[in-house]
Amino acid sequence: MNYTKNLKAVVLLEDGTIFTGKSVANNSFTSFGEICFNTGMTGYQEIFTDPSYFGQIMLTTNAHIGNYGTNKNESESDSVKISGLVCKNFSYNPSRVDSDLSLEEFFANHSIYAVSDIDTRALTEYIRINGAMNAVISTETEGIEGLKEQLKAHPSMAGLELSSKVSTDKAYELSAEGTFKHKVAVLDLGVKHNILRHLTKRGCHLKVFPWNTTFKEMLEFQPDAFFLSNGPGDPKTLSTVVDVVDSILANNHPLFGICLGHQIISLAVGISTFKMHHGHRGINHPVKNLITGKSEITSQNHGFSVSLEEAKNHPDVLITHVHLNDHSVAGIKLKNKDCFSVQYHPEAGPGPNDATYLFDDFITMIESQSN
Ligand SMILES: NC(=O)CC[C@H](N)C(=O)O
Repeated sequence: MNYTKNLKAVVLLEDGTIFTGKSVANNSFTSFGEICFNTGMTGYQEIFTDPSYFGQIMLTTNAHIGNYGTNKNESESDSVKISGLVCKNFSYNPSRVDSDLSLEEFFANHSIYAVSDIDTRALTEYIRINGAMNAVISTETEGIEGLKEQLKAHPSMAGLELSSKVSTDKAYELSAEGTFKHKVAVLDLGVKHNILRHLTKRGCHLKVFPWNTTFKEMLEFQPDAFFLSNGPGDPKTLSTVVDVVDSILANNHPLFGICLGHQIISLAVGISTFKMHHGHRGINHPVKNLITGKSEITSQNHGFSVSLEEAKNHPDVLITHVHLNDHSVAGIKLKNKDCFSVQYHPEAGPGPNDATYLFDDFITMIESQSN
C-alpha cells in the first residue's frame, strides 16, 4: 500500500458534471453505474455486498470508509455487488479486533474500484437536487470526451432486469436452526444472507430457488409458505415473477415480500411502480406502522416505489406502513389473503432492528393458516 502514488480519478455524471479525487488503488480503471448515496454511518461491508446494489456506484456520506476493515461473516452475499465506490476518506489502516481483511484488499480481491477525496457532501447534495443518474468513475482523466460517449451508451436503471445477474443458479436448501417448524420457499431475486438467517433462526427450513423458477416447480418442495426477496433493477421487468405471485395468491399460500418482493406483490395486485427522484438509502429512515400507531427507524435501499394513490384506492389493499419523510408507501397487506410486504429492510445488519417483528408476524401468519 502506497497511497502517495495514487492516480487522479474522476466521477463524471451523465449531465457532464465532474468531481475530481484520487484512485484508492494504484491501478487504472473505468467503471459505470447509476450513482446513488447511502447515508448510513456504519455497515459499509453489508452495503457493498448487498445484491440490490448491483449495477450501482455507491456514494457514501460517512466521512470515513474502511476504518473498521471487513469480516468474512458480515457479507450479504458471496461477492461485492456495487460497481464502484465514491467516498471522502478511505482508510488504509483498519482498526478492529474482528477485522480479517482490510477493505482495500477486500476490494482488490473482487476487482472493485474506489475513488476517494471527493467532496461527498457536495456530490450528495447535487444528486438530491438533480436526481438519480448514471455516472462513470475513472482514472482516464485526460479522456473525458470519450468517457462521456461511453456513458451515453450505458443503460438507464429504469427498464433494467438485474435479478438474473445475482440470483442463485441452482436451488439449494438451508436447515432450520433449533426446532424445525415450517418449510418456506424463497424466490431469490438477489436475496441478502441476513434475511435467510432471520428465517432459519425462527425454525424455517428453506429452499432457495433461482429467480426464474415457476410456481409449479416451487410447489414440489411442498412449502408451508413463500418468501419473495429483495433484489436489484426495475420491478416492472419481472413479469414472470408477477405470474408466480399471481399463482401463490390464487392458492392463498402465506407470502411475505421485502423491497423488490414488495414491489412485485404490488404489481401483481395491479398497483404500479415508478422510479423515484433519488430513492431512499440509509439506516435511519422513519416509518410509521399504521396498525399499531408506533414509529420505527428502518434501513432502506430502494430507487423504485409503489403508487400511493393506487394503493390507497385499491379495495383489497391495506397500507400498513408509511415513510414519514415523504409519505410514500412503506408496507402493505392484502385484505383477503395471507400476504404482506414492506419496502424497507427488517433484516438490516448492522441494524436498526426495530422491524424484526415482521419475521415473527410471518411465522404467526403461517401458523394461523396451518391450525
Ligand atoms: N433493496 C431492493 O430490493 C431494491 C428494489 C429495487 N431494485 C429498487 O431499487 O427499488
